Amino acid sequence: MKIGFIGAGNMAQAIIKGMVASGSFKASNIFLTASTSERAQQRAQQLGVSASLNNTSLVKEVDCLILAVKPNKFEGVLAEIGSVLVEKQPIVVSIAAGLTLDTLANLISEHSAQKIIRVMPNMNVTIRKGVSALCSNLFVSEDDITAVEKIFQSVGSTYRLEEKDFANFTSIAGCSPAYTYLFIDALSRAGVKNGLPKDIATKIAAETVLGSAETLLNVEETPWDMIDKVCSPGGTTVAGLVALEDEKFISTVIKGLDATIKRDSELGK
Ligand SMILES: NC(=O)C1=CN([C@@H]2O[C@H](COP(=O)(O)OP(=O)(O)OC[C@H]3O[C@@H](n4cnc5c(N)ncnc54)[C@H](OP(=O)(O)O)[C@@H]3O)[C@@H](O)[C@H]2O)C=CC1
Ligand SMILES: O=C(O)[C@@H]1CCC=N1
Repeated sequence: MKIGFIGAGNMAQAIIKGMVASGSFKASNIFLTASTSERAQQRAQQLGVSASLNNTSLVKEVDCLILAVKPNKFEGVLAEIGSVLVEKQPIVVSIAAGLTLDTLANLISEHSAQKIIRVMPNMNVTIRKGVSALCSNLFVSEDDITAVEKIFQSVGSTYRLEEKDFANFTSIAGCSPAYTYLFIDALSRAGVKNGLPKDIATKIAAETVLGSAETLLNVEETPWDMIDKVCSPGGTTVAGLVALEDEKFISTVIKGLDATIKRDSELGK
């Protein structure tokens, strides 16, 4: 299967690197474009794949088209390639936040039976530890979605979800690497406040977050069970936990994620 990426930024580059590194996809079957043909050539050369002349010729070349531009570029790009898409009928995959299957179909053509799959990956595809969700419209067959699932399984784990759950998934998987970095940075700053150099404090914090997540995935217990295991009676951890909850740590995090869900629905309008 020939796979094309419109957009060669952070996400497309991470996915392409992971696909090639997995050994399941040939670089010679991967094509891309960017905002200019010079940029596309440069990115393609770095990744060892091919640059197409422009978006229209890329669509003509591929069986699966991955739209990896920012959500505000979709209208322009789909207007540009709409008629070629209707003619060629590749599987169209969008990784944009917010844009629904119906919105995407309408941007392509009012009356097309275009196969469209929405995927929400996260930045951890860079190290092939991404978590991606997929949903599709009624024109997509089981073989089509399995083929696209393979792409994202080459860069991490995948979940098939109903579209109604996509904004929720986007908040806890698509966006949360940023919130996790914020938490790591906060731990590290506390370390600096109390006397450690920043680079060492950041490494200690990141290794601890990684190990805590790996531990949780390897036990039957819930996060709360694990919290109780770290809190010695009358000890240091429970003192910190109570102070964090005094500042409403849990509801603050939930408010942050609710804001992403609200923004997701605004992007879809
Ligand atoms: N970043 C993240 O963590 C995640 C992002 N997403 C989604 O992925 C999508 C891409 O995000 P991200 O990779 O971060 O964005 P980037 O800004 O890094 O990349 C966007 C790419 O689109 C290219 N581009 C812009 N206009 C055109 C055009 N008309 N034709 C072809 N290419 C064009 C840009 O070209 P140039 O390089 O020349 O500027 C760039 O390569 C977004 O829709 C976002 O919602 C989903 C999950 C996670
Ligand atoms: O900020 C965004 O809109 C994208 C979607 C998920 C992560 N980044």
